[in-house]
Amino acid sequence: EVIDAGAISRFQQYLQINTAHPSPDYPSAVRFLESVASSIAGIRSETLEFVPGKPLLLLTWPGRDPSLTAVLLYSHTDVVPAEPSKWSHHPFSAAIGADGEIFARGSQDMKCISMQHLEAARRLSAAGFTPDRTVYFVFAPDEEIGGKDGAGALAASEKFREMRVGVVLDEGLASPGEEYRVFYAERVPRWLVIKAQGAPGHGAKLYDGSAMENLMKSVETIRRFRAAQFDMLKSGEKAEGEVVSVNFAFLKAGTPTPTGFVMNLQPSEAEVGLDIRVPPNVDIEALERRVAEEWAPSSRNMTFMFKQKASVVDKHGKPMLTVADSSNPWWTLLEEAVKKANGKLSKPEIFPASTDARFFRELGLPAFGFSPMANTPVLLHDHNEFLKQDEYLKGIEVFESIVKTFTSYKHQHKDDESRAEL
Ligand code: MET
Ligand SMILES: [Zn+2]
Ligand SMILES: [Zn+2]
Repeated sequence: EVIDAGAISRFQQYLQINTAHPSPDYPSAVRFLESVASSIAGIRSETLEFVPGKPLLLLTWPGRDPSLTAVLLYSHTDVVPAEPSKWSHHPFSAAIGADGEIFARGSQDMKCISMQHLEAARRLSAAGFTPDRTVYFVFAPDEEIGGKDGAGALAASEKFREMRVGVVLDEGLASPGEEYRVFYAERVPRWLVIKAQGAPGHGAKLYDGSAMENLMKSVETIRRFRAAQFDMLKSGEKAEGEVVSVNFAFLKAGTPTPTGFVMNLQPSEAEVGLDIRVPPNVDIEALERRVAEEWAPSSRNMTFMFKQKASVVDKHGKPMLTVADSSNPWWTLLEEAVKKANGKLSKPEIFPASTDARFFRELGLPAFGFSPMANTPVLLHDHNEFLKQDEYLKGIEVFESIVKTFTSYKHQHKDDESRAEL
């Protein structure tokens, strides 16, 4: 089998750019992607900076028929931090392992997709292909810290309205099996900080109403809720995207000293941070009432604040679900394109975490989460994140097929009409 060494090496180069939070090297990432794009005939490039220091690269591959809506191939450029000492290879080395694994932070989430988009365009363009529909490639910052300054700003812009996007492809997840996973919706993120206050006191004294005691009561209640949700997942009754996940992100309390904490003083304040993800069909207002009444009751001297509170419904007030059956032509086209590339899609799912696709679904646009990584363990945000070379290369072929199939679709349909009046 002939390996496209150029494609592998470009992927490695991109992975070697450290775009991890809290200080992602966006300038280098954009410069690199731009230079790759500049070698692809027919593609125009521009950098948009909705927020200073957070550049978004927009590539345009103009279609023959400007009356047709455009296809948006979307990816984010930032990655989550990694702890080098806990990796077998340095997370920004993109070292190749014995079985052809490319080890790097971002190899699955989601620098692979960014480069596969570009490589697919490179191959199609070199073969003389010109799309009928315009194809946009967006490489956006900020996804891992909320997306407001990246996809959020783009989706809210006049520029985006002018782009007349008709369908969006964003990230999915790796799949350990043969079939590619695909996502038509996602859980809504609710990041919650609960704060307890209480009387301070001597560490030897037993009394009611300390901040710690108030907080730990909540922690117990939250843990019971978490366990009940987790049980439905463990029993197989529900899928990961169908239960509410609640995880403890941090606990903060105590009176610090240079060597640790004061041990014989009960603190007057204590906090817990929670990462909560809510399926689109769950009554989120009921959950918010539960927070106010049971998890952070003011009667127990507690307050709470949502640090991330994404929208639950789209601009028409409808739940943010993209139709994933034959009534949505984009779904049919996606199935067809993947099949043509000798791949198979598994049953469409609700994405268990969150992606920037929500900013586009919020506008009422159809958006699918799809990362062509079969036979691959799910390692996003984990140690030793990797993608094998052959899976990466197969993914390029899948995107070639998608670009051809999507852009050759000539009909305007309901989505396009509703898009036009935005
Ligand atoms: N993609 C990241 C996550 O799902 C950040 C989303 S912003 C709520 O955790
Ligand atoms: Zn991602
Ligand atoms: Zn991520």
